[in-house]
Amino acid sequence: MAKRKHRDEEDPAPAITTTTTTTTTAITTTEVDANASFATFGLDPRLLQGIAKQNFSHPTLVQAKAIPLALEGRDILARAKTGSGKTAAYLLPVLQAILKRKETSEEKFTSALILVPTRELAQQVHKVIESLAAYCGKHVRSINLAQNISEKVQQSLLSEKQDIIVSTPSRALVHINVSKSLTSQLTHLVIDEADLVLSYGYEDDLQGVSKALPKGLQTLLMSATLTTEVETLKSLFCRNPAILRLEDVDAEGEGLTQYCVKCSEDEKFLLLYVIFKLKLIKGKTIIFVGDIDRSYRVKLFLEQFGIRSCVLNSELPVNSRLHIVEEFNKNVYEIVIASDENEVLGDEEDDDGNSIPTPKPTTSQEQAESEPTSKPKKRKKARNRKDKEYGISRGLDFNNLACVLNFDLPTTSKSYTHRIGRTARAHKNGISLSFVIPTHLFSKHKPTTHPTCANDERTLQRIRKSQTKLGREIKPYAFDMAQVDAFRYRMDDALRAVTKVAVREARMRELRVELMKSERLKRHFEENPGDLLALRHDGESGQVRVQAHLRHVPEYLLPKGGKSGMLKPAGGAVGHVGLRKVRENRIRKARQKKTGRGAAGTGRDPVKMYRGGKR
Ligand SMILES: Nc1ncnc2c1ncn2[C@@H]1O[C@H](COP(=O)(O)OP(=O)(O)OP(=O)(O)O)[C@@H](O)[C@H]1O
Repeated sequence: MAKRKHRDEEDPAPAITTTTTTTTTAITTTEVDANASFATFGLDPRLLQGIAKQNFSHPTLVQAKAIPLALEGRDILARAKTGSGKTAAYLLPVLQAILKRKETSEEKFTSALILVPTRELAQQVHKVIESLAAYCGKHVRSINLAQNISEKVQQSLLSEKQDIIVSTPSRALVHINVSKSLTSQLTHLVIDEADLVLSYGYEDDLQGVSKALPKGLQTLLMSATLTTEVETLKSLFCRNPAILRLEDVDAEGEGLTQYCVKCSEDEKFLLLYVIFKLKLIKGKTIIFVGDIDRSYRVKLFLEQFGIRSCVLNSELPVNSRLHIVEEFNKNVYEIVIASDENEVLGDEEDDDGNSIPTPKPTTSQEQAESEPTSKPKKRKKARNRKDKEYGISRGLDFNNLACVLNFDLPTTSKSYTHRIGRTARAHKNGISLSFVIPTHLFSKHKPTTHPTCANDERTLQRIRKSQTKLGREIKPYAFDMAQVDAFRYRMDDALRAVTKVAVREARMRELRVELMKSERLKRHFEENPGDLLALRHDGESGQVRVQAHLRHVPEYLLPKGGKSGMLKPAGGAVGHVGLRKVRENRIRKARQKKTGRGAAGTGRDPVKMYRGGKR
C-alpha cells in the first residue's frame, strides 16, 4: 500500500505494557497510509464539513491511527509530538459519538469531559470544538469551565446540560463537588497534555475526578511524551488501552531549525536589539524568560528602540492573558515576552526512554546560585498572586509563530521540547534560537543574570541529547560579533535605563492597567476592532524614555552587504533568519489609514512620551 513520506524507522523504545491487563495493543509507527482520509472514518457529514472548513485535507499520523480505534470504543494512550494534530484526533471521535447518540435520543446530558492543564489551553480546545462542530448547530454544545466567569454563571450554564465540558482538573472538581450528577452519564474522558497535568499539581483533583466517573467510560490520554506521570494516569483512568507511539517525521524534522548562541548576559540584550531592530526575524516571536521581572526588563529595553512587545505571565488577570494569546494569534502583536514560571519540570528521559529525575545542582555553590536572590517573604507574596493554571509553553497552538527565542534557557529538556513545539507546527516552518551563558561568563555577570543560567551549559548538554534522540540538531548560530559590536554602545545606553525601580514600576503599572482592562474585555470589544485598539496590551510602559536616537538605526551601523551579513549560521551561507511572510496587521493598517500616517512612523512624539520618571 502506498505510504506518504514518513521516516521508515521503528521506535527503539519498548512499548509500555500495563500490569493490569494482558490485551493492551501497542502500536509503534512512523507511517501514515496515503489513502487515509477523513471520509474513510465514517464520520458524520457535518463533521466532514467542519474538517473541510479547517482546510485539513488528510488526517495527520496521530489522527489516522487514533480516530478509527477511538470510534471502535477503545481506550487510547497516544504519544505524538507537539503540533501533530492531537486535538482533532480526540475531538472528532467525541463529537461523532455525540451526534450518533442524538440521532436516536433527545435526552440532554454531559457526555464528555476534557481535562487540560491550563486555562489558556482550555480556551483553545473550546475554540477547536466550535470550529469542528460549526455545522452541527445546536446538536453539540460545550462549555469552557476554565474561563473567568463567576461560579454562579457557570452553574447556570451547566444546568443546561452541555454535551462537552472543557476544564482544568481543579475547576472540574469544584463543580463535581457541587453536583455529583454532572459526571454521572459521561461516556468519554479526555486528558490532553497528559504528561503535564500531574506536574501542574493536579494529582488530588484528578483523584477526586476519578472517583466521580461512571463505570465503562472511554478514556483518551494524549501526550507529547510517555513519562511516569502518564503511566500513573493510565492506571488511574484506562482499561485495556491501545498505546500509540507515533513518530511523524515530516511534522517533526522538516519545518523546525534549532539554533543556540553562547553569549554573556549583556550580549543577550545586544543580540536582541540587533535581531529586532534590523528585523532579522520575519514574523512573530515568543521570547521566553526565566521570571516576571525579566519579562519587564526585556520589554523596557526594547521599548527604548521603539520596539513594541507584550508581556505574558501568571500574575496578569486571566481575561487579559487569554485576550493577549488570542490577539497574538490574530497577528495584532509581533512580540510576546512570556515568563515560564510554571516550567515543565518533572522527569527527564534517559537514552532508553525511561524517566530519570531532573538533575539538581550538585555543589553548595551551585545550589546557592540557583536560589533566587530576593527575600523569601516577598517572594511568597508574589507567588500568591500567580495562577498555577497559567501556561504558554505547552499545548498552545500559535498561528504562524516564526520563532521561539529562549532568552533564558529552560532548566529541563522537557521544558525545552514544549517551548520549541510552539513553532513549526503542522508542517509549517519555524526556528528556535536559544541564548546560552557559558559558566565562566555567568560568574562575571552574576548579579544581573537569571540564577538558573548558572547551569546553562549542563542543561544544553541534556537538551542536545534529547533532541539528538529525536534525530534533530541544534546548530550554533554564529553572529558576526564584529558587526554586532557596533551596536554595543546603544545597547549599553538603553540597558542602563532599565533600573530595578523602572522594572518594579512597570510591573505594577501593567498589573493595574490590565486589571482595569480585564473588566472591560467584553464581547463588545471583539466585535468593534476600533474600540479594541484602546485595549492593546503592548503599550509603552512610560517607565523608560523612548529614545529618539535609538529608534532609528543610522546607515553606518548597517552591515555591508545587507542585514544578512550579520547572521551566519555555522556551516552555511544562509541569510537572515528568514521565515514566512506574516499577514499584515489589519488593525494597525486601519489605524494608519485613519490617521494618515505611513508605516514608517507611528507619529508618537518622544518628548511627549517622556514622563520624567526616575532613571
Ligand atoms: N489534518 C490536519 N491537516 C492540517 N493541519 C492540521 C490537521 N490537524 C491539525 N492541524 C493543525 O495543526 C496544528 C496543531 O494541532 P494541535 O494543536 O492539535 O497539535 P497538538 O498535537 O495537540 O500539539 P501540542 O502537543 O503542542 O498540544 C493546528 O494549527 C491544527 O489546526
